[in-house]
Amino acid sequence: MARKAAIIGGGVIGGGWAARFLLSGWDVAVFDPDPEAPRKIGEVLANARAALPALADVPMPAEGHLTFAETLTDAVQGADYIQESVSERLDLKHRVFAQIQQAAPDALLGSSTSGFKPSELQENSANPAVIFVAHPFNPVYLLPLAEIVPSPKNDPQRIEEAKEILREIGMFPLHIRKEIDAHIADRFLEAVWREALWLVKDGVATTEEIDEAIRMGFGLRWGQMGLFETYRVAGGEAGMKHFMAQFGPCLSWPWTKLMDVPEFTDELVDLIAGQSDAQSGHHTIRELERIRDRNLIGFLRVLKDSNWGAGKVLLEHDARRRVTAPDPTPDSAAPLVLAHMQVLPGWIDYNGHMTESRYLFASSETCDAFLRHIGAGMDYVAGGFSYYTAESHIMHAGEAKLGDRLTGSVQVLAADDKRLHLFIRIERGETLVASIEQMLLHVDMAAGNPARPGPRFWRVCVP
Ligand SMILES: NC(=O)C1=CN([C@@H]2O[C@H](COP(=O)(O)OP(=O)(O)OC[C@H]3O[C@@H](n4cnc5c(N)ncnc54)[C@H](O)[C@@H]3O)[C@@H](O)[C@H]2O)C=CC1
Ligand SMILES: C[N+](C)(C)CC(=O)CC(=O)[O-]
Repeated sequence: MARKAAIIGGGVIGGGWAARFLLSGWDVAVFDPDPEAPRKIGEVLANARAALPALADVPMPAEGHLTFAETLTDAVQGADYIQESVSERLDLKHRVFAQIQQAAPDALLGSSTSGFKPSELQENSANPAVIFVAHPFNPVYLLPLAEIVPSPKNDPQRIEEAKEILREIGMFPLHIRKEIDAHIADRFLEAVWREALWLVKDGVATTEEIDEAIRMGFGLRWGQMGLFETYRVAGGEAGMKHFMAQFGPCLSWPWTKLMDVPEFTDELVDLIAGQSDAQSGHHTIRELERIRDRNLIGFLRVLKDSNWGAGKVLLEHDARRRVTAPDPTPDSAAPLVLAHMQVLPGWIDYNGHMTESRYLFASSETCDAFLRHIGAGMDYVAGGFSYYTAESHIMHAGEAKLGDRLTGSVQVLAADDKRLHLFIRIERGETLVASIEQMLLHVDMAAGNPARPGPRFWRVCVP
């Protein structure tokens, strides 16, 4: 049975949480008194459905069931996890927590608060041990970070439980060791925001020029290396010490005047909102969200290819979700069903069906599963031996459409002391989508030559 998440407050952030939980297979109950909340969440969910699966290389779980609860009590009843995302007002959050804990006193209760400390959230609570900060980043359904901030009143075991749930839905829970206003990331965001307000107020730059300054340069660097690793590289061969010696002194130069906060007047708001309208008003917010999502998917896929930063989290999440087929009986004459895949958005071409390179990908996933099955997985490769593909013949027997679930099965046609001759079927249910005949050579990787495999392979390879 699917687990249940309750989302209290279904605005920008609550909608993102709802989408992430739903697409991770959880049932979700949302409570938000705004009559527009179901429409808004529907639109966020549509964007999320087009985006999140494009990061996965393994089948997505079946989507959970979404309900809009009439009351907060109905929403939290039986919830395994509750995420509060109401407006950023402490009195409101306190009221909401009191209501939640009347109905579900022991449930894990994460707050999306951007700035309040957990000890502030826990004030006067019936059970402070389960209330903590789980601060996400917009769009919650794509960005993995959730800052997890406990206070000394939290039960550490429950916090670990919450972190595990967030990992399960593909997030990266960053445990903040000491509570502080605005946690870690928002302190940076606020510092940059403060500088930007000054620059616009003083007529130094427009909103568009500031965005260009970020997105054409350091913003690209930050997304993959952060601050310290970027500056370590900028220090040249002498690294961080040299970087600090060279640029440390500039901290006491006049730049620091910008630490003051500009007065937040109507005039400043109109100036910034007017420039922002001129810059981006020709797009709707939903269009901008879709542009943002497509760009983020591109970045994240590149990071995934290099197992770096947020891409590493995606790979680990795939590994956690990879469907491991039950070990088939080795002496059965039937094809071994070894791989389970799903046609994901990035697999679709301009004809609206699975693109040809993905047929080979599906075959390759199946072949890799077979090699793991006979003991030639990554440990074996690390020992310097592997199978290389010498020839593939693909027959495209049928179309596969977005979301189709495919299986890959293998029959060994022949095997000798260096070769493996395989017949791979990619099927949707009983329907053949493709068949691939492959010849693999066993290779001594250091020598770069075909070589005899060890005797343990003959368990499965003898036809
Ligand atoms: N917008 C952002 O970029 C981010 C916001 N956050 C945090 O997430 C929380 C929510 O922010 P947003 O989603 O941006 O605000 P929002 O204004 O889009 O949504 C807040 C929602 O809470 C609902 N609400 C108000 N009172 C309620 C109640 N008693 N019960 C249930 N729902 C209620 C409102 O109807 C509204 O739909 C805040 O704590 C904010 O600091 C965190 C990360 C990023
Ligand atoms: C502006 N903000 C403080 C609400 C931003 C956040 O909390 C995180 C984000 O997604 O930028």
